[in-house]
Amino acid sequence: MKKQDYIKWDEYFMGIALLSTERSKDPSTSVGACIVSEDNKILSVGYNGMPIGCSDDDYPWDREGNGLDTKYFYVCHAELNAILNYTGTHMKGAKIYTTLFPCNECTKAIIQKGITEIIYMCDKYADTESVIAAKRMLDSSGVKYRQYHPIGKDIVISL
Ligand SMILES: O=c1[nH]c(=O)n([C@H]2C[C@H](O)[C@@H](COP(=O)(O)O)O2)cc1CO
Ligand SMILES: [Zn+2]
Repeated sequence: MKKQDYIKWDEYFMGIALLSTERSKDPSTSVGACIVSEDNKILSVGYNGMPIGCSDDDYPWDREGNGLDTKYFYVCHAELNAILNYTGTHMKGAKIYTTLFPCNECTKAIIQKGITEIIYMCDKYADTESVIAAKRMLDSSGVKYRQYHPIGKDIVISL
């Protein structure tokens, strides 16, 4: 008889998004994303980080202060990185697993690439205009979104 305690697709891909957060240098919010084709092949992954050439040590990670001294102008979001990291030709009908609900800017990119479903874990910025705008665009364009509900399984990876 086959092994019974295998993880389902949702756990597998959200698990990869969660592992990707471990690469983030953001001290307050680490985000990970994993893009998957219609037939469950991984197309790309990403996490929030500074653009190539912009040193993690030279750029700010602060949330507050003068705009130019905060991370917000510089950091590239996990979902956008996952889209930009993709080297293939198309991602129509793909799904994106993300640990945080996408902002309005990432949402535009998600829609324009033809991604048709977002599976997110946390929606802690649901009340912000960015996420309200994101959901408005997703509803208009018919992109589905649903929350991932953890199954309570712990997987320890010894590195
Ligand atoms: O969808 C997202 N994806 C994403 O990667 N981020 C990143 C940008 C920042 O590095 C961090 C948010 O930081 P903070 O929670 O401290 O405001 O998460 C933020 C959002 C906002 O929804
Ligand atoms: Zn974003």
